[in-house]
Amino acid sequence: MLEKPIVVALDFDNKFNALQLVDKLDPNLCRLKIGKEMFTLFGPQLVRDIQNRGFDLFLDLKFHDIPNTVAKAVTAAAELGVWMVNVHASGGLAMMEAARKALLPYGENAPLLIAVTVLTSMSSEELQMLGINASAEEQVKRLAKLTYEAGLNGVVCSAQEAHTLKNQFGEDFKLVTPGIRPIGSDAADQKRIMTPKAALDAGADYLVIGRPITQAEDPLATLEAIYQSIGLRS
Ligand SMILES: O=C(O)c1cc(=O)[nH]c(=O)n1[C@@H]1O[C@H](COP(=O)(O)O)[C@@H](O)[C@H]1O
Repeated sequence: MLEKPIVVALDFDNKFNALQLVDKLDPNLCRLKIGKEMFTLFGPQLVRDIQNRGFDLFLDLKFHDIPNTVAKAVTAAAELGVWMVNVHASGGLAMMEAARKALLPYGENAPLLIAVTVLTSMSSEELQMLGINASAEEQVKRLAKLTYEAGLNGVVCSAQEAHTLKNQFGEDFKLVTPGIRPIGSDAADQKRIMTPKAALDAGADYLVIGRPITQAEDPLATLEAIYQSIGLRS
């Protein structure tokens, strides 16, 4: 198990509140993620504000466009010095290869490049409405294989698919799993969920956890309780 597997998802519409929460957390205990809402509102300065506080940042903008545009977008992310960036695997092999190649000049300093498979809010029924007759698990496997062939560092998937993907693609192919819910917390809009311990046991490498931590009365205590539940802190 990685030493610092938890990535806290910051989904706020207010920068002051977000940074107030960040200041309660500890960069030795977790990494942070910002996504479309916060990046659209506050831009690259927020990335710098978070990085200046010592946190590794996952820039979750889920790029999905023609290969040239996505290559330039991941280059911009690398220039910001983020730790992880993602694209949609459904953008296709050529798009993912272009993104990977764009990061080659950054060598060891390149962000981890990850592809989203099937969103954890999607069920098999919802896939059918899109004309995809495979189950969510089958579709995740198909997109993960494409991602592996494109040479990316791993995928975003639900923890329910982690066991199969870890067996198929091995230790180096990182599995980033949102839809994590500690026992007793509200699933909200997530459909394919798992507890932190079950997710890590299934082979997840990074657990993306948002509201169960960010909406908690004491976010640091909640984070510490999660570490206790997974046996990484006493
Ligand atoms: O790429 C992601 O991070 C992501 C992919 C996915 O399939 N499902 C998913 O929930 N996410 C993100 O993970 C976070 C989950 O937040 P909570 O549901 O509050 O724990 C959100 O910021 C989502 O945008």
